[in-house]
Amino acid sequence: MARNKFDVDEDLETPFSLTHLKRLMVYIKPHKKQIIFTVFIMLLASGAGLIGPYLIKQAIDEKIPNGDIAGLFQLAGIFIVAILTTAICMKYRIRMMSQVGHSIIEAIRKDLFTHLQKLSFSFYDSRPHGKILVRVVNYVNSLSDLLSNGLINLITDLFSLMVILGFMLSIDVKLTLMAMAGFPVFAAVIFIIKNAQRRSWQTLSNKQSNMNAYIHESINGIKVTQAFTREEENKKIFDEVSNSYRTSWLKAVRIQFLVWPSIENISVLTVSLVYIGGIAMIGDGVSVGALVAFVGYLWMFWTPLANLGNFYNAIINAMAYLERIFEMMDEKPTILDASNAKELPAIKGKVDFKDVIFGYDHQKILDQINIHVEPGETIALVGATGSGKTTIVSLLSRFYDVKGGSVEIDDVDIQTVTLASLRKQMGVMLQDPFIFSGTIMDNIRYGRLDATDEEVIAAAKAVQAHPFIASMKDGYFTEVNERGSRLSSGQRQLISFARTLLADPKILILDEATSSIDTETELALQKGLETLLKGRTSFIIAHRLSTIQNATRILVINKGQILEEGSHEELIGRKSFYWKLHQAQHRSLDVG
Ligand SMILES: Nc1ncnc2c1ncn2[C@@H]1O[C@H](COP(=O)(O)OP(=O)(O)OP(=O)(O)O)[C@@H](O)[C@H]1O
Repeated sequence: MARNKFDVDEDLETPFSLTHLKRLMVYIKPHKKQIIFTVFIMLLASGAGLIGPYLIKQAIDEKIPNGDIAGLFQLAGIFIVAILTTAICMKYRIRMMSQVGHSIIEAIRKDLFTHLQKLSFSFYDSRPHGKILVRVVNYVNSLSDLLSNGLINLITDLFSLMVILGFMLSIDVKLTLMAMAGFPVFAAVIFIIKNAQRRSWQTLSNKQSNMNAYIHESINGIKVTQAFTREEENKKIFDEVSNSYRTSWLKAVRIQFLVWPSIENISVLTVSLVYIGGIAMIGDGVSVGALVAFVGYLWMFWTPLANLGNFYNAIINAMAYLERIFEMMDEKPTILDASNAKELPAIKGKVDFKDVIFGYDHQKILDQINIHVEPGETIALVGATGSGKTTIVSLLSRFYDVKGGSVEIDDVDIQTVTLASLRKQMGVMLQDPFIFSGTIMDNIRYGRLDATDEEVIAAAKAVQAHPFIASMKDGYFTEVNERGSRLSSGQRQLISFARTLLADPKILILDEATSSIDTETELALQKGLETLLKGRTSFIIAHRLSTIQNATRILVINKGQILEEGSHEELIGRKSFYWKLHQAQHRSLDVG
C-alpha cells in the first residue's frame, strides 16, 4: 500500500495477534539463563521485602506484651538483613536486565537493518523514508522498557501477589475475603479500557511516524525550502503534525492514567472496609497485631496488582510498536532469487530485451520493447523526459521485474540467475549519484573493497576526476559528508563515475553520467571514454547529444516505445526525430 505522504496514517496490514509476542520470544530465548537467574534473585528480593508486616505482627502480639527486648532486637536484625537483601538484589537486577534488554533490542534492530538492505526499490518508492527510520530507531527503543523490566516484574509481581495472599489468608480468611471485594472492580476497569488503550497507542505511533517523516523530508529539502522562503508555511505544517502527535499522546496517556487512580481508590476503599470489619472482629479471633499486619499486607497487595496493570499497559503499547516492526520484517522483497536460481557465469555482454512490457503500477510505462545488443556495443538512449529511458536500464539490473517478455544476458533470462551474480557483473551509475559519508577514496572504493589505492586513483584519472581531487587539501582522503553536499554536482558525478568504473563491469550503465560536467572536462572524458568502454557493453542515457555521437547505436525512446534507432550518422541522414533534437540543441548552443 502506498503511504507516500507524511500526513497519511499507516494502515496495519497484519491484525493484532499473539504471534507477535511469540516472535519476540525468539529474541528473548538466547538470554534465558540470565533471565531465569534474575527472576530467582528477584523472588528472593520480594520474599525478603514481604516479611516486614509479619515481623511487626510478631512484635506487637508477642515481643512487646512479653517485654522481650532481645526478641525485638532479633526481629530488627532480621528486618535489616531483609532490607539489605532486597537492595542488593535490586541493584543486580537493574544491571542484568538493562544488559539483556539492550542485547535484545540490538538483535531486533540488526535484523531489521539487514532486512531493509534486501528490500526492493518498489518498497522505498512507496513510503517516506522518515517512516522507515522511526520503526528502526524509535519503535525498537520503545520496547526497551518492556524488555528490561516488564518480564521480570511480571514474574516477581505474580510471586509477590501469591505470597501476600498467603500471608493474608494465614492471618485471617474472613478479612481476606473482605479485602477481595475490590478485585472485581479492578478487573472491570482493566477490561473496559483495554480496546481504547490499544487504539490510542496505535494512533500515537501513527502520529509519531508522520512527524518523523515530515522532519526527515524537511531536512532533505531544506535548501529548496530556504530558496523559496517556505519556512513559515513549513512551520505551520509542522505545528499541525506536531499538534496531532501531542493530542494523540495526551489521549493515550489519559486512558493509561485511568488505571492508577482506579487502583488507589479501590485500595483505599478495601483498606477502610477491612479496618471497619477488623476492628469489629478484635477479640473475636483477630488480634491488634494481626489487623496491623493484615492492613500492611493489604497495602502491599495493590502495588503488584497495579504493577501488573502497568505491565498490561506496557504490553499494549509495545504491541502497537511490535506490529509495525514485524510488519516491516515481513515485507517481502519483490525482487528475489528464484528457488532454482543459478549463478550467472562470467558474461560476454550480449543483451536482449524481448517484447518487454513494464509498469511501476497498473500504468504501462514500457510497451513491447525489443533491443538486441552484441557484446562490446555502446547503446545510447535518448528521448523526452519521462519517456522511459531510466526504466529500461533499471530492468537490466533487475531493480524491477518485467511484467511481460524477458530480459536476457548472453541468452540467459536474468530472472533465472541469482541477483548477486547478475549485479556483480554490472556497473550502474544512477542519475542521482549518491555520495556516502567518508573519504573520497572510500566512496570510489565502495563497490570493490579490495581495490588498491593505485587502482582507485587510476579510475579517478580515467574519468578526469583526478585533477579536482588532487587539488583538495587532503586529496583522496578528503572527508565528504552524506550526499556529498560539500562537492559540486559535477564532482559528485565524477566520483560516482570512477566508482562505477573501478568495479570493472562487463556491462556498464551510465544514466546522465556527465550531465553536470563542464564541456571542457567532458571533452577530455569523451576522449578517454572509447578506451573505457572497450570490451564492455554499455548503455548510455544522455540529454546532451554530443555525449553519445560515437555510440554504436542510438535508440530514440518515446512514450515507452522505441521510435527510431541507428547510428548518429544514419539518424541524421534520415532527418528523423533525432535529427530534429540534434538541430534544436545545435541552435540553442549557437544562440548561447
Ligand atoms: N519509481 C517509480 N514509480 C512510479 N512511476 C515511476 C517511477 N519511476 C519513474 N516512473 C514513471 O515512469 C515514466 C518513465 O520514467 P523514466 O525515469 O524511465 O523516464 P526517463 O526517460 O528516464 O526520464 P528522464 O529523462 O527525465 O530521466 C515516467 O512517467 C515516470 O513518471
